[in-house]
Amino acid sequence: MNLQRVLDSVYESVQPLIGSGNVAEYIPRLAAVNPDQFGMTVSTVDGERYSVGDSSVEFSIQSISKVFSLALAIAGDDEEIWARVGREPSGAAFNSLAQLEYKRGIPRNPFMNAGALVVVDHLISLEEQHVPSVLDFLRTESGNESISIDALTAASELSHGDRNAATAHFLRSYGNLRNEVSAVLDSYVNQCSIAISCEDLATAGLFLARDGQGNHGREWLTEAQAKRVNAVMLTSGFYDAAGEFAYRVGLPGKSGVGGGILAIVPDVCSICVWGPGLDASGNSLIGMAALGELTDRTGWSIF
Ligand SMILES: NC(=O)CC[C@H](N)C(=O)O
Repeated sequence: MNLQRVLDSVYESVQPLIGSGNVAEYIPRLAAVNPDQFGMTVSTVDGERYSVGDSSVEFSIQSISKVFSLALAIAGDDEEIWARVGREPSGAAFNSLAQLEYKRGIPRNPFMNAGALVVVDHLISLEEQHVPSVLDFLRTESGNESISIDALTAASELSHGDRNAATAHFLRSYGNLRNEVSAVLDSYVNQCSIAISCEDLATAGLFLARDGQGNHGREWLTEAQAKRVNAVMLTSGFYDAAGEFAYRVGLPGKSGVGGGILAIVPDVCSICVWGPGLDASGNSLIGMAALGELTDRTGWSIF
């Protein structure tokens, strides 16, 4: 299979969708991103890399960062985090608070904002500052030492962060947040504000296609742990559109409101696609379409 040719044809077929959807408006800095961009990279477990479009342009990682923080939490201790966060799909929006009350402060999964805040709280209890560990993970695996936080995005989200602040206070009222709300929010928002390209993110995600093994031999996760992170991505990586993503793409994946999606083909490759326009569930509209086309053409699916 000539992967470059496949990517070129996927690019051609999604061209009409470039610019479709709505950029995330609740974070003003993201609302200012030019919507007419699209990039895609496939990084294979053998070290090959294929790209199309704006694959070297940096975008805001947003919720895709939750995959890396979950991996760090699980690597430290498999069980501890699961006493505080569920691993069931939510069927609800990423920032929903509805289930948190009747679940008595236990978020449904680590990828909705409530769950991700608990993961961040867990990590900062372990090492005070967890964002440097997430950055180190991304830099080591992508080989790009210059990956960093976009301070303007972080400030923009922090000053419009009432929903996440409410979520954090609610969690704390149930005793499921151990650190100060402001410290957790600050860390969470900085983690979400990392700027990264499709090329670097696809390459950094390869550890999940390689049973937890990084690109330079480091074992970030055991095989069993990597299987579990992939499982949670499959069931909960797209909020109330997890079923839609499984139906159209058939892979573990994680989206972010910056318009990126990371998808994993176990033992084969890691894929990153980016287009800033979002659908009603907050997932990249063109990204979903491109991944659907790609997996149809390659037969890549876990099903
Ligand atoms: N789905 C997302 O990417 C949401 C992340 C964003 N930082 C938020 O908390 O709202």
